[in-house]
Amino acid sequence: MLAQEFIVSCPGKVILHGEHAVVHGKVALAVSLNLRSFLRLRCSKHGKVLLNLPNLGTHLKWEVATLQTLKTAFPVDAGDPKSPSPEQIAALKEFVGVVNGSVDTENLAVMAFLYLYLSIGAKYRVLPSLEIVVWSELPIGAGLGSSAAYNVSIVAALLTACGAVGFPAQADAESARWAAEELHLINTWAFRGEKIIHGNPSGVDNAVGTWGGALRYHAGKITSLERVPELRILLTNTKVPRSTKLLVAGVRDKILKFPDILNPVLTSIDAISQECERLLKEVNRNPSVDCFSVLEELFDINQHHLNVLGVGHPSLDRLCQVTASHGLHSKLTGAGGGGCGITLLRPDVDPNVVEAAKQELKACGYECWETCIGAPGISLHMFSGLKEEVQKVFQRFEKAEH
Ligand SMILES: Nc1ncnc2c1ncn2[C@@H]1O[C@H](COP(=O)(O)OP(=O)(O)O)[C@@H](O)[C@H]1O
Ligand SMILES: C[C@@](O)(CCOP(=O)(O)O)CC(=O)O
Ligand SMILES: [Mg+2]
Repeated sequence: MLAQEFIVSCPGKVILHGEHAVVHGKVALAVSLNLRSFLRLRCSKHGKVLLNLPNLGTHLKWEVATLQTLKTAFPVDAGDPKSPSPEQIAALKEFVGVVNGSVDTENLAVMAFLYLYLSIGAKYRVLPSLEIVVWSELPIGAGLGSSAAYNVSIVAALLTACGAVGFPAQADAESARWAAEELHLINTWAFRGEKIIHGNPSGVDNAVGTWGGALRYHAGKITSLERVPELRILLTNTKVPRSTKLLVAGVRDKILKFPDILNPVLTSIDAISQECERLLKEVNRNPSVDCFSVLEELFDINQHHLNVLGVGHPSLDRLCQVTASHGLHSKLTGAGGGGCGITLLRPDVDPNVVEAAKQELKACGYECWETCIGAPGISLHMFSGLKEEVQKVFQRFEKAEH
């Protein structure tokens, strides 16, 4: 055990183009958000594991010895499994009390945590006694990659606690990042955690959470996009709940049912991502190029494609109609089925237009905010470097059991 107490944070993400198609090997373009998940880890000597998830109102405690009863599913000599095995998932479901049917929000989060704690523990031969609090500014289950931010944070914290990655030297007083090969290890484990929550993730969300910035993701290959030019985005949360796992499974079923109809749609989404990437590069080279009309058209076309894939929702149709009535163009982001949409804002857009659109969206019961994109990926923080709101969340857990 190296560090005794530390805080990590991980950004959420917005997918500009390529959600769902990326699960089927197509290109996605994604950027990190200025909304983050925060995790505090404290090592202790009380022989227990405490997991506090204030966003869900979940507060759990296990004896390490009780968790060790799962060791048949998580043997220490298992090597480096690439995926949670069916036996591990069955053991975790039984442990958290899922009998049949789908796993709810809380159990998914608990199973992902236990999977990572036990697998990393088996690999590095240590099951530490610790207290973990994870709190997020991101809406949970709304398409902004909260599951990836959760998994990346847990992995970075556990790998640091057991010494598998170093304690990053403080680049400045407030935050620090791990070395590239350590980030690679964090991303690899986080992808496995995403498999518990998403079923069949592409890996784009955990890649953005790990590295931050703007990324092109294609079949596991991650390329950093050059600085994304002047891209202003309005984010709108319809607040309609949905599950990424079910939506991803629904798209897979549809593709299997109508391969000749849906595969061309995936190919077209791929072409949209590539055209968008080309335009962004062009604007980077020559900022006077006006690419916004085409970017807007690409949003419209992709939104139609996502409806064809079956991941639209009346709330998202409404969002698109409202913004279109103000001359703005939107699409869903993430898994769809509700959750969030993004609206492209031209650099020269009239602020009154944006304000009017926001008011009308709010009148629909939606929440919206303008975002900054390209935030740093997983980072380590000093408590004093955190903003007050986040400090307060952690202070609520000061008197946790010892
Ligand atoms: N801060 C958090 N606390 C607890 N669970 C979380 C947190 N963030 C994400 N999760 C888990 O991630 C799931 C949501 O993931 P998902 O359906 O992929 O949506 P998204 O990633 O778009 O938010 C939740 O059901 C929960 O299990
Ligand atoms: C639909 C998908 O492309 C993105 C899902 O993002 P989110 O969980 O809805 O934030 C799935 C994936 O890439 O794993
Ligand atoms: Mg997710």
